[in-house]
Amino acid sequence: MNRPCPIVFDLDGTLIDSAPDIHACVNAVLRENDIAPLPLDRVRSFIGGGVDLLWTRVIAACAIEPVHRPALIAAFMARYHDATALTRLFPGAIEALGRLADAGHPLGLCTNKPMAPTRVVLDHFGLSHLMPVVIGGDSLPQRKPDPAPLRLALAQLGATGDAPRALYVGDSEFDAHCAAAVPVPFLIYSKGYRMTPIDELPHQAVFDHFDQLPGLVAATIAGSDVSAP
Ligand SMILES: O=C(O)COP(=O)(O)O
Repeated sequence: MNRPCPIVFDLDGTLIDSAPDIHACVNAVLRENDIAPLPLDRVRSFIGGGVDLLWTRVIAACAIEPVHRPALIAAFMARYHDATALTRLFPGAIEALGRLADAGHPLGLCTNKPMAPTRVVLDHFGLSHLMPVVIGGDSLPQRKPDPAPLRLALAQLGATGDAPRALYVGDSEFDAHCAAAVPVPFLIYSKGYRMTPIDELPHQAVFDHFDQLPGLVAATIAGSDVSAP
């Protein structure tokens, strides 16, 4: 029988609904600088590419002078590094991770969120023990959609080669294009943060609730060359 394949997860918009905390941190910094706050939906649409891209988008949306960028990002990080009060796990996420781990799948995380807040969130929600491999947005010079961070996570989980025997689970354009570039099959969570319709993104399968994920993983493996030895 084949060894269960590694499965790597995205974090923001996939395992956790962190937009309310990111929104609160952005607006706290904007208010400190006498800049009008942004609505939650707007900030949510800026998430996915990491802190630098988030602030590129905030700076454009608020017509802020680029010279202020380093100070704004530093003020943001001072709040963001341990912001968990408004963040929630998506329903069923921890149970699905537990079921996949119990089935023998090595699990990992590949996020564009910097490592410091990533570690805090994983500890806060009791997920750290399930994730032996964690690659953050500042682990490498490249970030998703570049395939390098996901390739590194997969290599650390023992999945290497031109088409690693593994799956990636995420919610966004960044995740879909990253998985396609590796390449590994991509399972997309429909309730996450995404501006592009799912039909327009490369993906293997869609799920709306984490209850569906273990079955979808099994079906994807059965129907694709992920099951090859
Ligand atoms: O920090 C972000 O912008 C997004 O992080 P993610 O890769 O976990 O979605």
